[in-house]
Amino acid sequence: MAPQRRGATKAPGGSGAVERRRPISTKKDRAPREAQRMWLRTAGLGAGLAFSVFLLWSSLGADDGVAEVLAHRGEVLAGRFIEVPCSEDYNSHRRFEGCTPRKCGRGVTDVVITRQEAERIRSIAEKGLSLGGSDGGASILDLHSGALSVGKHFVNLYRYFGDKIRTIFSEEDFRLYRDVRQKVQLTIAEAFGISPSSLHLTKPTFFSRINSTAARTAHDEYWHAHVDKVTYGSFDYTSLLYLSDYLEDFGGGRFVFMEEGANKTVEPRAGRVSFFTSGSENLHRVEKVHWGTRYAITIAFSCNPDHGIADPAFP
Ligand SMILES: O=C(O)CCC(=O)C(=O)O
Ligand SMILES: [Fe+2]
Repeated sequence: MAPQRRGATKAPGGSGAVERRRPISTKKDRAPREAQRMWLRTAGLGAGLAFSVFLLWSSLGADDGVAEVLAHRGEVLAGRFIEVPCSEDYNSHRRFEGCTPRKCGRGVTDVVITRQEAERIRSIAEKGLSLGGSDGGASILDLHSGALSVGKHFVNLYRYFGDKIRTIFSEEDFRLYRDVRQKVQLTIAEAFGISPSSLHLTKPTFFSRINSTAARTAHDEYWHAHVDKVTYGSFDYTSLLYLSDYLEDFGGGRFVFMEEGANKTVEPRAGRVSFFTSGSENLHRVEKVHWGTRYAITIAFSCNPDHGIADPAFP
């Protein structure tokens, strides 16, 4: 089509064929061709726009390989539990009958911790993390050990501030942590049919604050797929309490259970508790945060009393 058009317009006058073609370019008959060109231009623009929107969408919220949402940010779940077959990871550790997972799975609940409690616990994270913060996008505050991200390193908050730490945190803050930990412990025990007293809070237990600043050290690279039992050793049951809302406070940052062909996401929501057995049956990752700030707290339990720690407290 294009060569023909070129031939018709470039051909000099003289031959009958050309003479006969010439009138095709008259004003009257040019109209449909103009319309066609306009249509093509519009379609091209439309396609370009759609592609740009797709690029923006994929950079702001979506991620690769996500198939199903286990918990939407907007829903209030009274409790959703999905059982998955246990991996063999637990066999290479000492077993504690009545606690070491025989039933594995993952659950989400929005009714164990209120949004008001989440707000109060988030303010503990905010004041603690305001004293430091990583140069990269991911900062942690561990109230048990006192570890706080500062620049490219960690400092011990309790050693650094000494007695002044009492002007930063209050007894009430630690009481709140303990209440939340207790409620989460009961929830996990009930979901997996084990005694709450067989579970021992284990380390690390930490607040995380994630934003879209580029990573500066390996500690900032929170988005890698991992197995908590491998990463943290002592974990048998992991829980995450979310302290901010997906798509309101931040974009990206969804939690993803990785499964062949059908990843499952948990969209963070303030007060939402997500919990799961810590073995490779629950391989997971966190999507990169693209905007805003995401707060969460990791609270995990071990079946091994030797790995148990006391609730965080003033030193
Ligand atoms: O913050 C999250 O959603 C998950 C964090 C996590 O995977 C971890 O602390 O091991
Ligand atoms: Fe994890």
